[in-house]
Amino acid sequence: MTNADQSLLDEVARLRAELDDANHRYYVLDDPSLTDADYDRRLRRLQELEAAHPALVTPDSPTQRVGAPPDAGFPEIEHAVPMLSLDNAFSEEELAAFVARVAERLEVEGDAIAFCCEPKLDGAAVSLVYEEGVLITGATRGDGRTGEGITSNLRTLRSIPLRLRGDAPPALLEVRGEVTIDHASFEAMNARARAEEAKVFANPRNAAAGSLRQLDPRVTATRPLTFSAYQVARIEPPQGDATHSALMAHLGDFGFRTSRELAVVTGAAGIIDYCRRLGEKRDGLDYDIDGVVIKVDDLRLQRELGFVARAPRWAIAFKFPAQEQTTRLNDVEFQVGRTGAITPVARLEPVSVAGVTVSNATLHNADEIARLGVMIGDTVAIRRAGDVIPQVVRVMKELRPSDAREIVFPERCPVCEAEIERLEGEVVARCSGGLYCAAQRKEALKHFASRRALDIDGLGEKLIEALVERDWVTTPADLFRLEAERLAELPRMGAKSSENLVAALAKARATTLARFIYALGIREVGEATAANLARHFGTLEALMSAEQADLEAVEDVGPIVAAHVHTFFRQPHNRETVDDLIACGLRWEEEAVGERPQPLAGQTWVLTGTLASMTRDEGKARLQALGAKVAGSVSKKTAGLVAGEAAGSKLEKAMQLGVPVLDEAAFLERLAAWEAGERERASHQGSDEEGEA
Ligand SMILES: NC(=O)c1ccc[n+]([C@@H]2O[C@H](COP(=O)([O-])OP(=O)(O)OC[C@H]3O[C@@H](n4cnc5c(N)ncnc54)[C@H](O)[C@@H]3O)[C@@H](O)[C@H]2O)c1
Ligand SMILES: [Zn+2]
Repeated sequence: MTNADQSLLDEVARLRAELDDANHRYYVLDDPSLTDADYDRRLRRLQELEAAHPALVTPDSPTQRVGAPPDAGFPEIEHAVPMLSLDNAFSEEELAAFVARVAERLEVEGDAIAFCCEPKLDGAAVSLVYEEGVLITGATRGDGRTGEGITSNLRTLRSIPLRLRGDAPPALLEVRGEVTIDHASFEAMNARARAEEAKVFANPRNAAAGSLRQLDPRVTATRPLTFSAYQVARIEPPQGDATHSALMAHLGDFGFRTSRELAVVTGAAGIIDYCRRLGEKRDGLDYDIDGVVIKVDDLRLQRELGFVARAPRWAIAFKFPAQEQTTRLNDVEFQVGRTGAITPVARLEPVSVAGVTVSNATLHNADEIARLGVMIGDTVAIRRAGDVIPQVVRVMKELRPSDAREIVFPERCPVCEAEIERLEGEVVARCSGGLYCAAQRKEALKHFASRRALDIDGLGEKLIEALVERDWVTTPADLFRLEAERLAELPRMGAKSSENLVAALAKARATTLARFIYALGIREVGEATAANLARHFGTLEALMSAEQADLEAVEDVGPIVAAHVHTFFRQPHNRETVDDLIACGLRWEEEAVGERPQPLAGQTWVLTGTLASMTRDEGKARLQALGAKVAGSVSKKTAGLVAGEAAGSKLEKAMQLGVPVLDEAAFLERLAAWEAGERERASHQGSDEEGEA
């Protein structure tokens, strides 16, 4: 044997070992070690070597097999019709070659052949068997001949009919399709997993497959999975459908989801046109597709064409550029979001991912950096799908260079230098600069001016943006120094509206301590907490000098909120802003300690159903701020029930007992009136500051 022969044998053996290992990680562990692009490159190389040296082909080569053998944790299910793979085309030339091959076998013109095109959903393939219209078994593909029985897991998917629709179901139906997770659900699922330190999936495909292969169906039931049908493997008695596309429509009648993008085209030109169009749509879809599946539409012609080892001859998968690629992590920078959240951003060696050059990706937070174990200099796999921000999903630790550097989380905000705080139990680190941090300025000012804070009439979002962008306003105190003539220079701000705004600012100077505290935008200090703090401490000085323990003594204030308040007033620039505001004439009557106007004192209220304008907790806090107790169940003593969308038994009970019921609109109206009562009292007390507006 020559050296060349030996190195060929070595390469084939190495590729097979790598592919076998990758298959196990991908199909059994749902935790791939390679990107699909890297996997596909290796498989292609092995196919080329085997094509050039047919004697090297063995029946157990990864080129001859599908998937991986089923996991022992599940019952085995034999597929009556094997679940195969698909041949791939990576270019338009390869698509044209596929049409030519089909045409040659069928001895017809390629342009005369009808093909059904559908998106290639990137999820996990499953097969469902229905007898007399009832779901009997559901299985994964496994190695194509034997799959894993996951019937109870599949029963939890709402898109899988447990019983076929219509009154004449076929005696036997075997349907195949893909189980997927859409982008938003996938992001939400991973965000939760990160917070709970549970398993984070690299991509929606792995998440779908991993969710299906849970030993406890209750876990599967919590996962946002969808089944879309794309094939009929068996139907008895035959229903007379002559084409694949007709069968798909028939599946729709039985109650299955099928692709909305399905289309029948003719010849190579029709296929190429479809692939281009779907490729353009890809980024706008809210689910992952990795290509187009093209099938000869005529079922008789499909039978005539038949199968080769691992794929049908009548179909091909046109592959889009992969959504995951590997590249080098050059550096990490820290960005400050509008609410102060600090996000580590990976600066990458630019790489083309699914047709777009990517040079930045998110690393989410410090926990994620630790979970990935990533260092500067590492080779990383990044993923870009749809309009979701590209993410680092994996680190190739075996490729780590010797000069790789640790990623150090900053202690001070890169924008304003304020301390970065990260509270126990929170994943996100935040700049404590608040009002002072340029990155947070717009949001802080919007909050400051909002109706339930200082209620500055006429100071809307657009105007705040214009003021901040011109650097006329950097802290809230600057608002009170604005002059009407200058404001009139702004676009869409006549003399009249400028004067009105100055008048509104003058009026807003007279406020309440509770509103003032709320307006400062201290983290997690909502209206109700601000009111409690004002009532408890009575003066701003007392609040500002309170220690952590004093703060925890306040009604409804726990250690986390106490820490936020404490840190806030320990920042010199926040103190300066507060002093500056008072110097600008902001004032309030000292709060009578322990008292506040409480129109609902002594009343018990109940909230039920979903409110569109606020969460139930917010509703509760606002009722409590007005003195009400909020209970979980309705009784004769209940003063009122707030019933949102889809209110159920509590609403019934309230009606039986004659308890007054408010729908959301009525509730909002009453809240505004009660809260305005409080506001009115405040303006009377500060009436010397009222403008003439
Ligand atoms: N990253 C890794 O380590 C790794 C390992 C193994 C496999 N893979 C990836 O898996 C793929 C190969 O797997 P494969 O053998 O399942 O082939 P495939 O995914 O290329 O094609 C076959 C599959 O397409 C799916 N499909 C989606 N929409 C369809 C439709 N409308 N009609 C018919 N089928 C449809 C079916 O689930 C079917 O099983 C490659 O993309 C490869 O990169 C990756
Ligand atoms: Zn900052």
